[in-house]
Amino acid sequence: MIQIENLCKRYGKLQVLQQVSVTFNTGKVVSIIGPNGSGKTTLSKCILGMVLPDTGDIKLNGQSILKEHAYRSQIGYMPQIGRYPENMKIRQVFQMLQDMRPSVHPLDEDLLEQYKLPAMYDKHMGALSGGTKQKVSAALAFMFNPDILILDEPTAGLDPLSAEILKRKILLEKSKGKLILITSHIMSEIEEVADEVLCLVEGQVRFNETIQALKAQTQEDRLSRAVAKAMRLEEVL
Ligand SMILES: Nc1ncnc2c1ncn2[C@@H]1O[C@H](COP(=O)(O)OP(=O)(O)OP(=O)(O)O)[C@@H](O)[C@H]1O
Repeated sequence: MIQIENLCKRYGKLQVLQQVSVTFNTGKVVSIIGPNGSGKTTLSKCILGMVLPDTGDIKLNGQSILKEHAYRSQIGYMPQIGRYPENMKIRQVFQMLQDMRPSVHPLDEDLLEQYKLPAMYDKHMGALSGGTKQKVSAALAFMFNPDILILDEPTAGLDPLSAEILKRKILLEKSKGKLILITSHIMSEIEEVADEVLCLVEGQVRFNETIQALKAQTQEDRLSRAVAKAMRLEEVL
């Protein structure tokens, strides 16, 4: 379980997160949505310890993670754009990360195999297409069997079959009791995999609901319309 309490972050004059308080429970897929620049990635990076909040707290299973490092091994992260040393081969990237985490056995090589990455092991990262780089990022995020996954626009750039493989993997890991946070703009995809939607607007929580509750409250069957209504945009539809 992750508890976020009154989280605030500013970059210069820009208040990116404002008093964000939210709880994420295990065994759930939560989609973090909101307009571009609303603070979704910043919130994810605060949980990952990549960005230090100005005030507020983040607790993982009751323990504050601020100024902690060890907890990071419990989180798998798939960034929006994976950056890897261009001259390293796929094989070397996987080997390097496995060498850094020798205690994890067995490794989860499910996505590695489904994406047929071993057949491309000798390709250099700098020579990969955007989608193949995404597959490497996805395989790495799940590989060390983390309890929590943070996936930033995970299917952007993936072909439909590869996106389907990833969605099935997300649901499989959820069924094992993992907590999965997904940043996405694709409502149909969110509807397929998520249980709950957290909506940020200008760094503040606009709503945080189960998909079912959101649809019931807005009296809309489609998530895209329910979200638009909940964001008070229904007049422009
Ligand atoms: N390191 C940084 N320094 C200065 N400003 C930053 C930094 N990182 C993010 N920002 C700003 O903070 C705001 C929120 O950015 P963030 O990446 O969290 O948004 P987002 O909701 O993930 O957006 P998107 O949907 O476009 O991915 C943006 O205005 C962005 O320009």
